[in-house]
Amino acid sequence: MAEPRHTTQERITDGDGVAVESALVGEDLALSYPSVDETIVDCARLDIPAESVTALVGPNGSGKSTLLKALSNHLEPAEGTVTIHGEDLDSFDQKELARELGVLSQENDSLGSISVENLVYHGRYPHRGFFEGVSEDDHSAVERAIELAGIEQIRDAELGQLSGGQKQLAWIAMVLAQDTDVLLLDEPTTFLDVHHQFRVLETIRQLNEEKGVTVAVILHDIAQAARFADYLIAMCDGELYDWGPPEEVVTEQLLADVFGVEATVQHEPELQVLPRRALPDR
Ligand SMILES: Nc1ncnc2c1ncn2[C@@H]1O[C@H](COP(=O)(O)OP(=O)(O)OP(=O)(O)O)[C@@H](O)[C@H]1O
Repeated sequence: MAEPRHTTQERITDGDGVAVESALVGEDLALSYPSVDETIVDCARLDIPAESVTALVGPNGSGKSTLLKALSNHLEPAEGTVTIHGEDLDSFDQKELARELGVLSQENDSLGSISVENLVYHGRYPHRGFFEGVSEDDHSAVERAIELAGIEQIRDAELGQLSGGQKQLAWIAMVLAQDTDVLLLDEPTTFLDVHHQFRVLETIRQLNEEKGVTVAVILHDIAQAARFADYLIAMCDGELYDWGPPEEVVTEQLLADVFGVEATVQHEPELQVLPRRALPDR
């Protein structure tokens, strides 16, 4: 891997070089899976800036999903800690954490035959007591989530009978109904046509601007991520290669070193990445 721009302990700073407040912090993380002997992600310090949209980018297999799983407590770090608003993730029970963190993973649990509307209601479980029925708050959160995801027309459909993109929108609506201050989204635009990609990204931006929701989102399209996010974290070979505002992170060198493409980066009138060709494999 080429030389990163930062030392491993350096914080994310805004365009003026001021360290930003973090909603989630990972420290001294070593991440792996039970079936694997080696460390898959090695990270001395990771910051997800509060009330901002941060995109995790990097090539296939670079460790983005693994990192997101550790941030959402779906993967216990072999070493290190993750805190949310200063509190260790381990200090929350599952329901408490689900009131703080909404997670869209790539491995959505199969819930058998369930209607889209019922799936979205499922997102409300952290807000309900054991014997409580559906409240007015649950009802309005579900209606708003269905509207934001634009899935009114398929709300009565069975999840198993939907296309990949329709299913993705249903899962997104479920996470939105959870109504959390932090969202961790693993490739929310996968399977979506360009209209729905924009719609999902615009919804994320709207939640951030109107309600101050913190978002960490894995996006594959670096050009889209550069235009959309407030901050980028670029991963390569299980390590953080660079982090900061897109104007600082997205360089022709990053595109060559991390993504293996020759590209032009334009800064005026807005940040644009124009990939030209794949470079030979390293
Ligand atoms: N459940 C698992 N068990 C063992 N190894 C895994 C598991 N999940 C991922 N890995 C390995 O961890 C490494 C990082 O995978 P990860 O899914 O985090 O990458 P990624 O950057 O999200 O990739 P992509 O962009 O292709 O989704 C890969 O080498 C992968 O094979």
